[in-house]
Amino acid sequence: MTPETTALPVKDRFDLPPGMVYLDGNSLGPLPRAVPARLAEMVRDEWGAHLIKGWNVDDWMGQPARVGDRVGRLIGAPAGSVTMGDTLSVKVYQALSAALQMRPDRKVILTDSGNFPSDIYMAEGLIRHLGAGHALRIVAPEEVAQAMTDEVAVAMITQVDYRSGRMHDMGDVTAAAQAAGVVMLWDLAHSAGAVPVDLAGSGCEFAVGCTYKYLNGGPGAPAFIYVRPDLVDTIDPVLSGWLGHERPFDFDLSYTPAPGVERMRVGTPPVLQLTALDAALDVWDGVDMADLRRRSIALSELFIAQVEVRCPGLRLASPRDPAARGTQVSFASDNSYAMMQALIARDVVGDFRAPDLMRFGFTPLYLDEGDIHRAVDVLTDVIDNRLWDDPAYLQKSRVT
Ligand SMILES: Cc1ncc(COP(=O)(O)O)c(C=O)c1O
Ligand SMILES: Nc1c(O)cccc1C(=O)CC(N)C(=O)O
Repeated sequence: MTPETTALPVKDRFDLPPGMVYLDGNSLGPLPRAVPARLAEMVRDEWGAHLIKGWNVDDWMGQPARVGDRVGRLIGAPAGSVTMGDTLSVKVYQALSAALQMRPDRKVILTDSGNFPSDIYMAEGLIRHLGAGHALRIVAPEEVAQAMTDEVAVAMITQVDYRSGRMHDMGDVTAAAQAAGVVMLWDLAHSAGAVPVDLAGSGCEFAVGCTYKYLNGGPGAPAFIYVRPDLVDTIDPVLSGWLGHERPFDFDLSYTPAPGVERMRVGTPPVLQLTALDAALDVWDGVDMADLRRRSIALSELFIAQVEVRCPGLRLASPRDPAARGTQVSFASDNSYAMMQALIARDVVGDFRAPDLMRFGFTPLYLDEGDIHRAVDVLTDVIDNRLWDDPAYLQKSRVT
């Protein structure tokens, strides 16, 4: 691929601050240009004008399914198998509890040490709550496939490691789970919209993910959950909220789950956030995921090559083989936190993850080769001129 072809022709679908190189779409995606007008219109013409009637005339109740289908197309899920709502941590809890119900004789939840802490905390909380002798087993990422034994009820694996970008092979790991009778739950927080995903092809039982990163739904955007269609009607949801009921407006005094993935809904949908996400998903029109992947590899390879030549004190903390990582790259150093603050102050925005990582996300929806050169120029300046040592750049916030 020639350098000029690394950018996808959709950069102008985003409203990025002029002069900023945004390498943090792996934490919070930037604002798609269509979102403010669509949100303003919804607030004025739906909420403002229709008030309570909006649930019917604007079909707000149908949003989780409609938007779920749009997300589903980006992760290889068939129509009707994905619904939206709540936070990713809540969706992890729902999927995990459903998976444990499917294997009542097995007591182990398997995960790996690259998982995001919230997934692990949710598993610990569920285990405590069940009080039924379950245990969490945390293995190294390379050991996941061999750890699928007949004690394991469910493997809860985040496909792309939030720190290193290391990526599991979804097909291989799911096949290992299935061979051992283990239920497979994928967390796609760092995969959806970042790399091609084929949920249906993998045969996994569950997948969950968030939409504020690569799907650009905005801060607090709702999570998604996928359940394999052939088993969804056997699930007895633990979070049995009224909007997962078969007939919520009958107001029955006992719960009957809705057919299909609708039963994984809990309460009132976040209509404003779903409206923003729906508009944000328009940026994917005409984008081919295989093309996106080729371009993101070209950008990250260019970044790594340049940083290794110009900033030799930094250590690559991501897999060198692009096929083994998602679309983010991390470099480690003793001064990563201060370096990242100096980079951000110079409008090259990535983030810091403890203990020593600078994390850079590469999404060709709005990044091109020029952005990579600018980011490396600024990083080189920060290091060569010890700008990271300037107290003016240090901020109190630890989010980035
Ligand atoms: C892999 C992974 N799982 C879970 C979460 C938690 O998501 P939420 O804050 O939406 O519950 C995150 C990020 O915040 C994440 O990266
Ligand atoms: N979800 C986040 C939030 O609500 C505030 C700040 C940061 C985040 C994150 O994305 C954390 C995270 N999933 C990570 O990859 O580090």
